[in-house]
Amino acid sequence: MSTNEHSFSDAERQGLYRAIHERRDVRAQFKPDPIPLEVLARLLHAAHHAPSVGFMQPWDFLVIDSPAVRRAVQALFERENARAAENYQGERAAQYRRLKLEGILESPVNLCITCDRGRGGPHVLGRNSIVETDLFSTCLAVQNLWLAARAEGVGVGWVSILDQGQLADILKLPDQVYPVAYLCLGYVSEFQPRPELELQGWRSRLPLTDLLHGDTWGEAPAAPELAAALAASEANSAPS
Ligand SMILES: Cc1cc2c(cc1C)N(C[C@H](O)[C@H](O)[C@H](O)COP(=O)(O)O)c1[nH]c(=O)[nH]c(=O)c1N2
Repeated sequence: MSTNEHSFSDAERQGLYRAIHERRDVRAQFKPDPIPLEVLARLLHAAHHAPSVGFMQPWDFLVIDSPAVRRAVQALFERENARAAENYQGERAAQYRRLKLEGILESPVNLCITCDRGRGGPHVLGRNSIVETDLFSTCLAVQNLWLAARAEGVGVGWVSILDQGQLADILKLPDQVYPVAYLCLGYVSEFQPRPELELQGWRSRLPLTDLLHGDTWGEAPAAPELAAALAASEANSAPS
């Protein structure tokens, strides 16, 4: 493998790629054991060190303890999930209804990561043309936390089958604060080797080589060796 003086050590690089490949969305395997506060603090620091447009840092973190709030969010999920199920017919609908898509009550920690769309004032450097860059930045904070959690042996599940307006009301968010990610966190009985949706036959990972283009959409890359390198690394990478 090609490295330079700025590269991490072999073990560090392996650890990073392991977190990326073995991170899972968890909803069925939560254990009730509490997450020690110092671990939770490390996860929050990881999230807070995400990149953000204009260094806007638009995120806030709501650590949800109240059983009443959790129950309200779970009820919201049930309503929205029933609506979502109407998108499918026949066996696909039955398969959808069998999927476990949240762990709101079973997980020891519920965390909502929000985006304050007004943080940094009316003009934020780098956000002049693409207003949604604040939301993109917040998603990167979520991903940082998700990867750090995997390294800590903590599972994370993202629940998005929720009406955003009603969720904002339950959490009493100010008008300009958007609830980007409602997350369930906890130690797990196991991390699945592959995405749950793949294991359940819902959808498979697409071959990366099918997603590779050259200068313009559909054009082959200038270096055909890149496709071969991708195919080789795909074959060698961690499960899925
Ligand atoms: C923005 C967003 C929103 C959701 C998700 C992910 C993301 C990125 N995912 C998890 C999703 O299904 C999962 O990431 C993929 O199936 C791939 O699996 P792994 O994350 O690799 O385990 C997810 N899963 C679920 O069971 N209920 C949900 O509401 C959501 N919502």
